[in-house]
Amino acid sequence: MKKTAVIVAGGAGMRMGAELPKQFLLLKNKPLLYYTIDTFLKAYEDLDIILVLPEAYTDMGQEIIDAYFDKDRVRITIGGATRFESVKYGLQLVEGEAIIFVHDAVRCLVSPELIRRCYEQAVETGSAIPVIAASDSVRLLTEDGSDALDREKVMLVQTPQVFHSKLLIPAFSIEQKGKFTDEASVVEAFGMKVSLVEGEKNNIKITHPVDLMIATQLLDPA
Ligand SMILES: Nc1ccn([C@@H]2O[C@H](COP(=O)(O)OP(=O)(O)OP(=O)(O)O)[C@@H](O)[C@H]2O)c(=O)n1
Ligand SMILES: C[C@](O)(CO)[C@H](O)COP(=O)(O)O
Repeated sequence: MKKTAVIVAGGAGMRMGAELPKQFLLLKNKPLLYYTIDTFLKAYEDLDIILVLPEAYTDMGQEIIDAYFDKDRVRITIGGATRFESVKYGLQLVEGEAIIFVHDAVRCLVSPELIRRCYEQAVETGSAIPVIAASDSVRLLTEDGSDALDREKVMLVQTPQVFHSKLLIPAFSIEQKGKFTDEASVVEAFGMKVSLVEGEKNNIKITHPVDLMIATQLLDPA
């Protein structure tokens, strides 16, 4: 089955508080985005990438592609004001039937094993959403305080979120109500079920400055 990864790198990185959007920050002398693209291209030789970038940073993105990758395998498009819009614009470039991986550019430690595990399950069931168990206790905020939740019943959600195009493309015709924080919730709001797959603890999302320090260590523990 054709494989297309929509790698969303259209955000501003406000929580990181750096001058550049965090996807362009350096990790071991290479932009964070480099690692994400490299892992996807190596996971499958027949996979192509749609890279979604902020309008002001398409040249910077193109320079990374030109410097490191086969430019025939990576197409660039411009993102929107929200992650949902950025994914939607990326999906507009998907051609024909495919298994589509939607991945946060800033989860740059994703492994080829996770990409392949998600692909295999999506071929079988139509979708694959990687999740990991919570290791902290979890509470739900209520009007008058908070309630403890059974953490065995809570999972933390990662990307790549992987779907058959027949499921994902129609789901993204839905009107954005409130905030969709991931693709699984868009597909569910459209009335479809999703299936979960084991994620990876190292597949962290670089969100705050401390995450960059953790990623540096994980990349090269020496
Ligand atoms: N309008 C947006 C917002 C986010 N993203 C992407 O979605 C991923 C996860 O989002 P997040 O970590 O929230 O990134 P930012 O929106 O950049 O960060 P912040 O919320 O701190 O501004 C990132 O790869 C980000 O570039 C995107 O493509 N388009
Ligand atoms: C898609 C995601 O990474 C799953 O955990 C997450 O929801 C993205 O959230 P963000 O607020 O856009 O960082």
